[in-house]
Amino acid sequence: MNDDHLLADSVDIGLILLDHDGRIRLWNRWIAQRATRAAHEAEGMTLTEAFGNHIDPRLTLVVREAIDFGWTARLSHALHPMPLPLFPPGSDHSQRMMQAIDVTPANDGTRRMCLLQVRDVTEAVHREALLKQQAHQLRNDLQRLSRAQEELQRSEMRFRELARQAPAGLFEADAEARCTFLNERGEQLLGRELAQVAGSPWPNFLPAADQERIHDRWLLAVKSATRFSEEFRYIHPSGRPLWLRAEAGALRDQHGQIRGFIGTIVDITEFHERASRNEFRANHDSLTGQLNRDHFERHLRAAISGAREVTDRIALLFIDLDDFKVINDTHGHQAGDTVLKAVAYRVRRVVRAEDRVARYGGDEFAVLLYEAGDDRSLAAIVAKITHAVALPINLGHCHVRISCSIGLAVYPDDAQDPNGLLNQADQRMYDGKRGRPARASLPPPNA
Ligand SMILES: Nc1nc2c(ncn2[C@@H]2O[C@H](COP(=O)(O)OP(=O)(O)OP(=O)(O)O)[C@@H](O)[C@H]2O)c(=O)[nH]1
Repeated sequence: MNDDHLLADSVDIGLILLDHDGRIRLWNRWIAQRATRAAHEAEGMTLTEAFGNHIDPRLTLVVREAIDFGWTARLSHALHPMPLPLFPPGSDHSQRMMQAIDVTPANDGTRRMCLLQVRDVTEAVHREALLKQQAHQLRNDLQRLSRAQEELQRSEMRFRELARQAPAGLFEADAEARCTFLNERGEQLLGRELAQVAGSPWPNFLPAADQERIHDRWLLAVKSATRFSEEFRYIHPSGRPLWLRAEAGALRDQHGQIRGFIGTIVDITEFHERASRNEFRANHDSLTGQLNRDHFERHLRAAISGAREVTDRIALLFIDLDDFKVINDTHGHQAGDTVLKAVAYRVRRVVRAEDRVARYGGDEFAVLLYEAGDDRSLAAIVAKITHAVALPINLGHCHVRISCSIGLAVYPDDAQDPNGLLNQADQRMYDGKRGRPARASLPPPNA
C-alpha cells in the first residue's frame, strides 16, 4: 500500500478516484466500510460495476463532465439525497445514508481524472430537520405569544376604559396600604390625584382620630387574608366632610402571597346623613327636637345602672304646663306648638349640655340631671326652670305667659329604679299642681 492509500484511509470522508476511463483507482477505507466492497475488489471497476445499477444517473453525468471538461459539481443532500448506495457501517442496509458528494477534476500528470469526496450528512440533515422543526415551533409560539399580548393589551384597554367610566372609585394598594392605582372617579372622590397619595399609606389622609383604626384594619386584612370593608370619615380638600366606604379583596402573586388589595370606594355621605336623620327622628320629638319618651327612658335606665357603680345622685324633673289647653283654645293649635317649642328651648338652656331634656307627652317635659348635687342646688335649678318658662312667649300677634308644675325625684334617695323614680316625680308634680293658686287669666289675643 502506497502513501496515497495510507493517507486516504486515515481521513473521515469517502474518497473515490476515477481515472480517465472512469475506472476506480482509489477506494478508501471509509467507502469500503459503507459500500461493503473491499478496495482490492473495487479498484479497476467502473462506478456502475462497483455499486451495481443503484447509482443516481446524475452522478455518472457530472463524473463524465469532470473528466471530459474539468468541471466541478456538488450533489447535495437537498437535491440528490442518496446518489450512491452507501449504508451506515454495521447497519442492515435498509436505509441509505444521506450524502453530499463533491466531484472535482484531478490530474495524474498526463490525463484528467476525477475525485469524488463523499460526506455522511445524515446527522447534519437530522439536525437541520430538528432545527427546522424547532424554528417552526418557535414561530408558532411567537405567533401565539403575540396573539396573547394583543389580547392582553385589548383586555387592559377594556379594563382602563371600564375603570375610567366606572361610577365608583376603584383603587389598588399594596400590602402596606400605599395606593398604586386610582381611577378618575376615585381621584374625584378624594379630591387628590394618584401621585399625591401614592407615597404613604392611604389611611394617613383620613382625620387623625380614624387613621390608626383604619390602618390596623388594613394590616389585619392583609395578615388574615380576609376582605377589607370599612366606613370612615374623610375631609375633602375643599373642606367638605364625607363618609366613604372602602371594600377590597386580596390580590395574590404567583406564589399565593398577598401583594395588595383591589377594590372600590363609594361616597356614602348621603346614606349616612339619612341614617342619622332617621335615627334622630326615631329618638327625638319632631316638634321640639328634644328626646322622645322612649329614648329618655333608655337614658334614665342607663344613668341609674351607671350611677349604682359610682354612687352618684341623679335627679329627675317632671314638668307639666299649667292650663296649656287654654292656649290652644284661645290662640289656636299652632300657637300651642309655638309655646311648646319655646318651653323646650328654655328648659334646654337652663340645664347643662350633658343633662337630658325630653318632651314626655303633650305638654309634659322631663329632665334628667346627672351629678345632681345637693338639695339646694336642685331647688335652684327648679326655680330657674320655673322662671324661664314663665317669661312671656311671643306668638307674633301677641305675647302669652304660662306657668308650669314641677315634680322632683332623686336617685337613690327617693327610688332606686327608673319606674319608681318616674312615679315619684309624677306624683310630686301632681301634688304641686293641685296645690297651686287659682289660674290667673291669660291676656286676650292681640294683647
Ligand atoms: N298645640 C298642641 N297641643 C297639644 C299637643 N299635644 C297635646 N296638646 C294639647 O295639650 C292639652 C293638654 O291638656 P291637659 O292635659 O288638660 O293639660 P292642661 O290644659 O295643661 O291642664 P293641667 O295639666 O291640668 O294644667 C290638650 O288640649 C292637648 O290637645 C301638641 O303637640 N300641640
